[in-house]
Amino acid sequence: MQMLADVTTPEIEDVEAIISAKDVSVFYGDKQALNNVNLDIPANQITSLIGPSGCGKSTFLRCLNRMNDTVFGCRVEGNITLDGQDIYAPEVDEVLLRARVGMVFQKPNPFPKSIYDNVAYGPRIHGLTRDKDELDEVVLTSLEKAGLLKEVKDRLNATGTGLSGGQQQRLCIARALAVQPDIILMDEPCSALDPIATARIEELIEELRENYTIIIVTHSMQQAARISQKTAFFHMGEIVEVGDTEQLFTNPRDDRTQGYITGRFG
Ligand SMILES: Nc1ncnc2c1ncn2[C@@H]1O[C@H](COP(=O)(O)OP(=O)(O)OP(=O)(O)O)[C@@H](O)[C@H]1O
Repeated sequence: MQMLADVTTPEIEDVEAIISAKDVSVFYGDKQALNNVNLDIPANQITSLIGPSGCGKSTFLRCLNRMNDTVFGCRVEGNITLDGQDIYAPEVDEVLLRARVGMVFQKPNPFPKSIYDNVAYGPRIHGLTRDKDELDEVVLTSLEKAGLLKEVKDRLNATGTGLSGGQQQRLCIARALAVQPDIILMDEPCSALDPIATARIEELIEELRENYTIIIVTHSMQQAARISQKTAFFHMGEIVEVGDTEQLFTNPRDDRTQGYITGRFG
């Protein structure tokens, strides 16, 4: 009977996992940052990763597109599959993996190039388009999907770094979308934005859910509660509790989750 108490809600169970992490441990040199983390990421849902500073949320996120490979001294153990394929298998091309599993960072980081070139960058290096017309189409469609086209269509040659913070973040989302990802990882994408820009990004994330799987690290419990269907609570390198977002926030099973969401620590 104990096992029945631990199963996730039907809404989540019904959805197929696009990413599955099993017994993932991560070390920075001698220091262990994650300890045997298990998590299934449902397709076309928004999954939030929450928890106190330093608990390993970003470390886990970076495992999902092998960004930790670029961190000196970082070692990842365990197994992570994307559509059943081991993403750490030797034959996997990390550049292609990172196109399929795109990433948006805390601080908007457009290239010091034009708005057009920022979005065209990925399709160009991956050779995704045959000619200028096709590239134009991808750039415009990506800007549209990122909710930015209306604001920038008359100044595509202006520099991306000249946009407001919220617009820059939407430009970074357009840049990720341009290489046709299935999954978008977002590491505190609103933490550098004001409340209005934050609300626009949240709306956008909810719209994107229709076509993409989104995993978001956030310090804002309100944000996790507003936009995500599934939430995982990390604490000291482990997942303490994971489940349906509403259940986790209204009726957490673990005292540590309760303590965190009621502001007793963190
Ligand atoms: N490049 C690194 N080298 C060494 N230790 C690191 C590195 N990156 C992270 N760590 C350590 O790993 C642990 C987990 O860090 P991580 O950034 O994943 O946590 P987090 O939950 O995302 O924190 P925050 O919410 O503050 O961003 C922390 O103790 C951190 O100091």
